[in-house]
Amino acid sequence: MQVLSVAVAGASGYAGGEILRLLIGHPEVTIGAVTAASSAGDPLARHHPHLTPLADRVLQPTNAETLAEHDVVFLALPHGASAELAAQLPDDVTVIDCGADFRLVDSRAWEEFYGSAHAGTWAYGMPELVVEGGAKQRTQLFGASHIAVPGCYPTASSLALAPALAAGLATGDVVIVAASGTSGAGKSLKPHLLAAEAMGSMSPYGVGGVHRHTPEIEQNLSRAGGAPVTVSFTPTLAPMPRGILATCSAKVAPGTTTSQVRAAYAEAYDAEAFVQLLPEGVWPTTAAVIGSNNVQVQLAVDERVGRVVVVTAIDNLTKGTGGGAVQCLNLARGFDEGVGLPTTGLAP
Ligand SMILES: NC(=O)C1=CN([C@@H]2O[C@H](COP(=O)(O)OP(=O)(O)OC[C@H]3O[C@@H](n4cnc5c(N)ncnc54)[C@H](OP(=O)(O)O)[C@@H]3O)[C@@H](O)[C@H]2O)C=CC1
Ligand SMILES: CC(=O)N[C@@H](CCC(=O)OP(=O)(O)O)C(=O)O
Repeated sequence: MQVLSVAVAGASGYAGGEILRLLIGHPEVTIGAVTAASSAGDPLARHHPHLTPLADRVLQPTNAETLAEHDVVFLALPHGASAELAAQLPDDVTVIDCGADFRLVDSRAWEEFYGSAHAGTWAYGMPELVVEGGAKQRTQLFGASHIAVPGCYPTASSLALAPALAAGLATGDVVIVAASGTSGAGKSLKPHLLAAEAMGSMSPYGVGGVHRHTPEIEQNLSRAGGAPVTVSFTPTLAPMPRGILATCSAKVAPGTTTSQVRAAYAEAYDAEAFVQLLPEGVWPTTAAVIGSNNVQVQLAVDERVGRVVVVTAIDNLTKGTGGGAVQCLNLARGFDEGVGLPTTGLAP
């Protein structure tokens, strides 16, 4: 098969750096342009000293002309920057966007949570998502030319609850509290990310249903269950560089047992390379997934209150962005889905 030429826009950022880390080990691609905005002209090594094989690369300015000569372009840019750039790329370029611009179907939800005009909707890049009828979202990604990579919290949260909703075991009343490492917020300077603020402390943010990932999670869970689902979502910031631990719960019908729910998850995920339903009694940890494209899952029914509690762990930069993006590339361009994607973490 022909080796593809791939460009990464936003290569000085965390998501761009993670895509490059994975592409270095991908046998089907060569890495072409690596571009940035204010950092254009810098050596890539100044931003990503860990990417040794690319140490001699220099960041180019981000523009359509530079990107257009590639087979595949990854966009790892702030929200709102993707649409204009993508519109200038030739139709035969596969575009994989890590930003939110093209994830939502509902324009009103976009306008409410992002406060700008909606750019449109692309194929949604969460292959393992169970959708109504038991099919997987993967089928929409084979040969797709434009893909919207999910947000990191929606990946951890949607894969946590979709099988229970799709199987009719969870009946709604969804509550999600998720902790993220600070790299989830990107590289740009923000006061709450100063070491003195973030180290040694956990803090909530986006409380009260205002976080912009809420409609994305609702979109996914509504598709899984085949009926509208509303979600109470609260993110928290944890003093670690990478990782998300999502604790997700929903009401279940009286009499529902843990083993019934486990059976539905085994059916949904046993054949998935990157989603692991852990052995009973073993709970996900962020340490165990760091650097891997894995989603660890464990669950229990709290029979006293009639709720199923599902906990997932991901690396926000791998499965939550860069790994998810490379998995989408593999599906879109006909490679084995797992090429270039690690399935072992780095713990301890
Ligand atoms: N971090 C994460 O865990 C996740 C991130 N994402 C998404 O991925 C995208 C990138 O995030 P992340 O890497 O964390 O962010 P960073 O802030 O770390 O990086 C942003 C990148 O975009 C470049 N950039 C900034 N402004 C512009 C602009 N106006 N036009 C073109 N390029 C620009 C920056 O270049 P320069 O350095 O030169 O300014 C940098 O390369 C975002 O949409 C984010 O929401 C999605 C899921 C998880
Ligand atoms: C810790 C932290 O700040 N996380 C980010 C989520 C980043 C993400 O998933 O990306 P998108 O912005 O592409 O949706 C946040 O809550 O805004």
